[in-house]
Amino acid sequence: MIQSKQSIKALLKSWEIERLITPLDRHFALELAEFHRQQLDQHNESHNELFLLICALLSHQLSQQHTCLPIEQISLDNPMNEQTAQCKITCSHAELMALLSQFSAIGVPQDSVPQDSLQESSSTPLVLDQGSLYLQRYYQFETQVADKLRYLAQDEVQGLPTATQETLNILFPHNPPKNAATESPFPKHESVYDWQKIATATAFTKRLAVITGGPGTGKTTTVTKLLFLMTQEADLTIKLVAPTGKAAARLSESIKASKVRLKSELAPFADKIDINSLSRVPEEASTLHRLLGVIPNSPQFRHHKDNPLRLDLLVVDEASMVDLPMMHKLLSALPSHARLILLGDQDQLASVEAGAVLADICAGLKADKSQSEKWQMCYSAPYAKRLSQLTGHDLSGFISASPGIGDSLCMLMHSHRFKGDAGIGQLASAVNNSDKSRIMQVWQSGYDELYWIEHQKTSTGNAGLEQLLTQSVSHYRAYLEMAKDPQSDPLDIIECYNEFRILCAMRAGEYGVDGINQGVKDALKQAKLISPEHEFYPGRPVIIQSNDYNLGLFNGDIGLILPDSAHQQATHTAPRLMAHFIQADGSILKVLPARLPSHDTCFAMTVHKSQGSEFSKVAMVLPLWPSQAQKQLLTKELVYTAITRAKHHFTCLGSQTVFEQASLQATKRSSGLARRLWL
Ligand SMILES: Nc1ncnc2c1ncn2[C@@H]1O[C@H](COP(=O)(O)OP(=O)(O)OP(=O)(O)O)[C@@H](O)[C@H]1O
Repeated sequence: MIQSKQSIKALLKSWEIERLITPLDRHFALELAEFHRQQLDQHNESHNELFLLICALLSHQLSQQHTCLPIEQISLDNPMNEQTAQCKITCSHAELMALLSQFSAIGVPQDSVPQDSLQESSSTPLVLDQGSLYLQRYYQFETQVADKLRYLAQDEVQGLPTATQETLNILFPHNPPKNAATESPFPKHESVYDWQKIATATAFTKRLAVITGGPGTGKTTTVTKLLFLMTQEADLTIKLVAPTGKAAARLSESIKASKVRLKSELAPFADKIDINSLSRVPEEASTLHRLLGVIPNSPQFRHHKDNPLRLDLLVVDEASMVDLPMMHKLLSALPSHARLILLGDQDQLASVEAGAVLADICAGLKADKSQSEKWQMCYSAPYAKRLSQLTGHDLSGFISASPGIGDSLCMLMHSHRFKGDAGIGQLASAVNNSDKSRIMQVWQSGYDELYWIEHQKTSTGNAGLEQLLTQSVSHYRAYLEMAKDPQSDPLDIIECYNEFRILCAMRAGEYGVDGINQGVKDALKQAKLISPEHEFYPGRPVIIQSNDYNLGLFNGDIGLILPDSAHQQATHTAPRLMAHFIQADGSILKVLPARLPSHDTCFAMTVHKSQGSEFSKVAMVLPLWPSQAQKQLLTKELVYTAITRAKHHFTCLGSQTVFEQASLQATKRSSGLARRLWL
């Protein structure tokens, strides 16, 4: 069964020392193996050894943000993929699967068993389902999320007043985007469809609508029009949320701007529709945590299935950042009658924690798995007919024999922000499609918006890095000079600081957040823009690393240390320094620096933490010689996310090889959610 020079227990210890697994992985495996031994001592020692190894592999897999361990993917000759294999599994994958299903600690769900007894029968710590091994908790998350999404997707709002259809036509006058045929990744004939209108009709008629698309494809515009349409029909309690405070603030801003645009667009139709109901479209967004109601020092929320949220419609923006456990909590707390709209970019980095929920939801729209740029809407025949009637677009070409949850999905492909011939949009699209030759072509095309800095490492330093630091000093100069002026408004200073950001692929190391922050700090000090003699100095940007519900600060919130001029004027004393944060409602939250929860300097931040934010100019830093472990983290989703944070200018410090390698590597998250949704 297992060939190993030493016991698996000893092997796990050596893997832990080599950092191939974490102490948690080893302890998890040992505890479960102990449970297994106590529960049913019927297996022989070889089985126990195998069980111990499989548990360690599962825990390791979960720590890599997968939600399960597909047995077929275990490398039998070298299960931990060490440099030299120290153990082997000597049976086939099929034999391994059969053996695991007999272990008392591993439950096997029966398709025909009703839900209640299914839960009872699978109260084992592990579950083997469809060839993948799950931790019971993750199995429950995954199956329940899939069940709830499928249930919501099936539910259709019947009947639609004629007036609604007329309003829909006013909101979306048929006006295909200029150059759509060349800009849209859809085949030419498809680019004449108004997918924003189709998405609105979908969200109006379905309990679940998932509206996905890259930056500037009109997700917020669409949802604003939809909410306007809804508020014409009924008095609904609508809530807007996003996973982070920053993303929530951005959603609020976008909805506000979108309402202003819509108001002027609708002005000529004031005799036909009630434009005033636009004021009933909410603007304030909160974080998911706040919506669900945090209980201090508890992983539970105040709202759950027995105390559901009080709302009729929930809009979740930046849904790609929502991990599987959080999506489970959210869906559990959704009242039975409520509608759910998920907005997000399926191509962005997956959530920091387990799962890739949005990507799994959209997986069925990939027309050809080998060509990632090819997407194809897939509707059931009856729903395609209904949507065609509602929107005036013939959707018969998008009917699928196995539509899964396709009726609830709509993908917006045309970016109104990046013009088709603009560098940032071109680069983002080439990276997203892992198109190696196109990527190089775009970099060599001399776009003003794109700037490449090659690492030039010599014994005396790295000229590339020096160039980046010089660029950073010039970008950060304006806000730091404003920070020195007591008359400056903190809101303006923060806005100016937010014009530019350095995004690093890694946290640690010379080219990670730690090294780059230090480099920028030294360069700014040399330029006499900051005086970092003390821990807190005027102009120091800070990023919060943990949630502090009492202070109202959350992981990822970014603020600036600035003199508190209001306090100075009130007390006529020397100005004291306070950390200033812009809140979701646009107001400033001031916190004494000493009271800040764990935090870091933020001249540079990780690409992961930048999700949900946008900056006028972005500089991405890639490591010079990434280690094997770092290479795994360098994916096209990471590069795409960094590029699409930039509105007007994108710089990259890196080497051509590393940029290419990253752009060709897609994130792989093992999960059964896509299969469950698209059966
Ligand atoms: N159908 C359209 N025609 C013309 N301009 C549009 C259309 N839809 C959206 N826009 C414009 O494109 C810009 C981006 O739209 P919007 O903010 O709705 O996109 P988004 O997908 O929500 O972007 P992000 O993902 O960055 O939040 C806005 O300026 C908006 O006015």
